[in-house]
Amino acid sequence: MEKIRKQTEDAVKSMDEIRKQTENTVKSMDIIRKSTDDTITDAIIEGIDITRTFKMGEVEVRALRRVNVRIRRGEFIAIMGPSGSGKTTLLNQLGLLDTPNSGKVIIDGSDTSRLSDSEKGKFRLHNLGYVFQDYALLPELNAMENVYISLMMQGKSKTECESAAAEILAAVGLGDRLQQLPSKMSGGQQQRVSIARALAHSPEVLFADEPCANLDSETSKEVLDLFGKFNQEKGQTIVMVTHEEWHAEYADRVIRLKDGIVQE
Ligand SMILES: Nc1ncnc2c1ncn2[C@@H]1O[C@H](COP(=O)(O)OP(=O)(O)OP(=O)(O)O)[C@@H](O)[C@H]1O
Repeated sequence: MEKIRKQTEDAVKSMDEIRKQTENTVKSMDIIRKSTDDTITDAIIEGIDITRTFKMGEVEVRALRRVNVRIRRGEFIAIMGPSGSGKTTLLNQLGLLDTPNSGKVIIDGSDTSRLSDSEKGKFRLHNLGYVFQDYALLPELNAMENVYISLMMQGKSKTECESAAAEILAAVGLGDRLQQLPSKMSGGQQQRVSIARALAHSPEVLFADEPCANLDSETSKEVLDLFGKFNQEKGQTIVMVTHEEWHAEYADRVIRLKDGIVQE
């Protein structure tokens, strides 16, 4: 009888042990699942093994060499590096303005390498925004019309275009300059119109290639303050190429390139 009681006690102990181990395994699996969920939902852009080579006659320029980058939703990223290191080439791949020789770009879970050229065009129009160093405004259109026209191309109604354009121009501090032509504006004001145009449709990601290259440091600060405001207040994801170290202070993280390879 005593022996049976002991065996039963041992069996219960082993079952307790098994139950404990099972609980621990379930906990570990929960942790793994959670971190997998985080990595999947967190990344807005992933560049996987991106290689971009340009041919100049007989010469091959390897602008990007198997670059891997991952940008989280709401991050403000600065892409930095010496001249010719591949900054613009990387921005153009991530922003779907160019196609890599190999590798792919995933945006918000969509593998963009599967899109046709026209699908890519639509994706850019609806989901992405761009700011360039030369502003790229239409000179014959005023501030309001420059923003309005890009919203119109997205198929929005006249009323929607008008109210969204006025609202975003006010948000960049140009509410009193809606009718002004680019030629009558300072460089900083023109760049603010181009930022308004890029952000009017609330893009998933704003790409900016040397947005302050033609601006003095005070005006550059105003433009960067604006980026900081949209990033912090609206959670706008921003990917910006710059060669100025002080610009990178606005960013959460720097992707540093050298000879087409990510350094850090
Ligand atoms: N369309 C092109 N045709 C040929 N070569 C190109 C082309 N675009 C870029 N390259 C070359 O690829 C390399 C990377 O260029 P990229 O413009 O990306 O560098 P960057 O870091 O942005 O330079 P910078 O700071 O001077 O603007 C350079 O050697 C450049 O000459």
